[in-house]
Amino acid sequence: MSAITAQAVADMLARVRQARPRVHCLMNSVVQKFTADGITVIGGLPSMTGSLEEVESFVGRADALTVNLGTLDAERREAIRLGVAVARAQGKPWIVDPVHCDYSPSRLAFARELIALQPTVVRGNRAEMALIGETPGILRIVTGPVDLLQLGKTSVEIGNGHPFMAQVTGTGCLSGGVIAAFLAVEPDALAAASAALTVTGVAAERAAPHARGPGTFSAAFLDALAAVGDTDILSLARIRHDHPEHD
Ligand SMILES: Nc1ncnc2c1ncn2[C@@H]1O[C@H](COP(=O)(O)OP(=O)(O)O)[C@@H](O)[C@H]1O
Ligand SMILES: Cc1ncsc1CCOP(=O)(O)O
Ligand SMILES: [Mg+2]
Repeated sequence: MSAITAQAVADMLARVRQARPRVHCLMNSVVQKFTADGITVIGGLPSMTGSLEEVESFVGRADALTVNLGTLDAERREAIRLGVAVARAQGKPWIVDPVHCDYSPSRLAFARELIALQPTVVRGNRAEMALIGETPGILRIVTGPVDLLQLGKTSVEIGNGHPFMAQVTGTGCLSGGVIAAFLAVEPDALAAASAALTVTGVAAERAAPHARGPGTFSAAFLDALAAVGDTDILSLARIRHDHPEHD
């Protein structure tokens, strides 16, 4: 990967807005609306069904798939297996968010079953990713105050974001949907995910001064994701490459 610059992030966002990628989300039941809104305002077209009769068709028509384990039951596991099989057969990018795998051994086992199928990306918070461990050949993302992205020996840190993000349920899940939208237009997964997290972090920084607390931040964040542009990205992006060959 060549260095991911602020200009490259802005250009990639423009490509997302122009291409309007379809992102199918096998999303938990808690943050379906917030995640769909996040994908929409960034320029993508979300779809959310988890119905066993429909998942194969929807993933077949999508440009990328996001798989989120936040609320799991037997039917949802089956829908995820079906959706992942289509994404793999058609070579579509897909991302796994192993939400709360640190709470439940059976969820952790399911996350590991999916990771063995080589998703493009695995993203979680620090507690979740500590249990997931290394993911050889798969882009590994640990979000938090600073987001760490690792693929092989290459790593990138994104310093953008705002503490309000940790006070709104679903910002991590939404970031998975936005990453999927960027994966749909950019085959370099590390560049795509770095750009997606820079855009969400910059939007959060633009939103925070307009918020009175987490509730108004949530709305201001969606407004800012819709409005974020080149000037914001070029002035606020904080992207660090940890390997000299990528500086
Ligand atoms: N203290 C913080 N400061 C800035 N950004 C944060 C902070 N905490 C979380 N974020 C951002 O919020 C989003 C969700 O991250 P995180 O809270 O780690 O995931 P999850 O919601 O899955 O627990 C990421 O985009 C991350 O960069
Ligand atoms: C609270 C909760 N419970 C099941 S899914 C979910 C949402 C998790 O969202 P995020 O990890 O993005 O904050
Ligand atoms: Mg999460």
